[in-house]
Amino acid sequence: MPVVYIIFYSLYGHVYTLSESVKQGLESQGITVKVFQVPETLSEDILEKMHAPPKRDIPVITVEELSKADGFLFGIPTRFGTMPAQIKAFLDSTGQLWATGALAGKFVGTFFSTAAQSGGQETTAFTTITYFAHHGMNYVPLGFANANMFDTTEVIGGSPYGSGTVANGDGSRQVSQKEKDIASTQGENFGKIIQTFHKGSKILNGEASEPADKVQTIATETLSVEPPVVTEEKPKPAQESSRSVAIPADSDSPKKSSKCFCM
Ligand SMILES: Cc1cc2nc3c(=O)[nH]c(=O)nc-3n(C[C@H](O)[C@H](O)[C@H](O)COP(=O)(O)O)c2cc1C
Repeated sequence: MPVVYIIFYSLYGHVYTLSESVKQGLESQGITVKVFQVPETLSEDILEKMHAPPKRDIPVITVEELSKADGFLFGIPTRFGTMPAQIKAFLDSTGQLWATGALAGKFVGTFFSTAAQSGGQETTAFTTITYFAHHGMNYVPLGFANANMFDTTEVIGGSPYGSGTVANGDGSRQVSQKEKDIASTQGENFGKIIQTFHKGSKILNGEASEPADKVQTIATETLSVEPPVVTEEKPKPAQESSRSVAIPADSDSPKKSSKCFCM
């Protein structure tokens, strides 16, 4: 069974709640999931001043543990648009693994929590990607794999870099069902990729005989991707502009059925 570690930091519990949905998605694909928190770097004094509740009874990750997993999903609460010092300190301690290439080729993804909708979930992702690139890991983005990501009727965390929640400045907002669904899709898709790689490796190593074309089908055809729901509208007449391009309504272009600006 492939093994994925969920590794998180969560001072007030939002990232932890999201991790449960990520875990559910992974397990739906037959992945063995182990959940860890990163070591705390703040003193008890400071934690008290921040009104932090007691830590959950979840094992603390060690660097040595990392080489045993097939993939990792990091749960990250944003600090000033970047990852918090606790996650950074842990990643900084992986130098020995980098030197030996121990994490090269492993899969990794990220999910987030911010206080505000525009609080920096995407910039936080960028602060982690350099670590993963230096280790030679395969960063797996979420993309727009869940239709809730196109819903603008309510606050919904997450981005193509990973699922997310919006906690509010006072932490009062809880993870919504739509955010949980997105997180579960992220776990599911990550699990499918890990399973495909795992099965493919076994075939290449002569440990399994499943036909390669079946493995490829799992990779290319079964990822959950829910396109946005778009209504059929008559195209507005093109404005007179040197930059506008009129696309005939009966064009054979494969894009003609989509009214989404991004498709
Ligand atoms: C020092 C500090 C910096 C923060 N910086 C940001 C920020 O840049 N953007 C934002 O939206 N929220 C920011 N927050 C809010 C946290 O992201 C929020 O408390 C966290 O996502 C809640 O997740 P948790 O319940 O898992 O701890 C900050 C919080 C602290 C304590």
